[in-house]
Amino acid sequence: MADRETPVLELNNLRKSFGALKATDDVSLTLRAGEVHALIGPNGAGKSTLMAQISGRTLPDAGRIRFQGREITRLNEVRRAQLGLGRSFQISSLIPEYSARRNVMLALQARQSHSFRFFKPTLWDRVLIEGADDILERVGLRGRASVPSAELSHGERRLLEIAVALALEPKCFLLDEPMAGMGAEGAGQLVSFLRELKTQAPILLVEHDMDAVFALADRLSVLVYGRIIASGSVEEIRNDPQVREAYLGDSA
Ligand SMILES: Nc1ncnc2c1ncn2[C@@H]1O[C@H](COP(=O)(O)OP(=O)(O)OP(=O)(O)O)[C@@H](O)[C@H]1O
Repeated sequence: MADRETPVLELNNLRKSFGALKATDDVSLTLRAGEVHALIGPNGAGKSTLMAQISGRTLPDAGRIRFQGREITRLNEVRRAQLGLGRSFQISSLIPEYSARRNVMLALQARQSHSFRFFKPTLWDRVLIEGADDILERVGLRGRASVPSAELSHGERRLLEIAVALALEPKCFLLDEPMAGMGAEGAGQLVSFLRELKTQAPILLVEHDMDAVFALADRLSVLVYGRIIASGSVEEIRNDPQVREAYLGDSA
């Protein structure tokens, strides 16, 4: 079992090629309790491929992944999710015709069905409804609980995806571009929310919105052509000449 010193997530020398293309080239990084570790880099740098290897959607060619001190390199995606590895938000898991509340209830049910199987169905429903509404309240969607997810705005759907992830109580969140399409106000709210969320479980964040990254990240790793060219604090990364040249340019 992991203690405070053990990284929640640890990648060692991961490699993944597509033909001659090295999409992940000897990548090592850690995610520690309480932090947001942002992964940034230009289009095609290999960020999604790396996230896919962590979630279990893709298997690496070489290297090792440990989660809470346990080797998970060859486990499938479902098994990793059961261990508490939060899924990526780019794959939408929402059921469009179901209300926001029902989508969260499904996730709660998936997690709790074992412990609550002796409950009467009516009581079981109440537990699920109250649990779902509490989570919707946390993400600011309580007032939209009865709206089918297909009728929510884009920003609201992203928040609902986070609510679904929260319901699964992961031990670590893998967030793939959560700010995409959010608009300035929505992005600001999401930044505040993620700041609170990281105290519940650390976040590995792939994000192109540099304002959000600089506001949130405790550490950053910069990926270019499948390799990590720099890792460090926001300050260190912003001042790194190699990073400025390869990626940040004027936005630093
Ligand atoms: N299944 C695949 N087969 C072949 N090549 C792939 C496959 N998946 C990704 N690639 C290639 O691997 C490289 C890394 O892609 P990836 O999508 O991981 O980058 P990214 O950093 O996530 O990009 P973006 O910021 O645009 O999402 C790219 O050159 C891409 O074309």
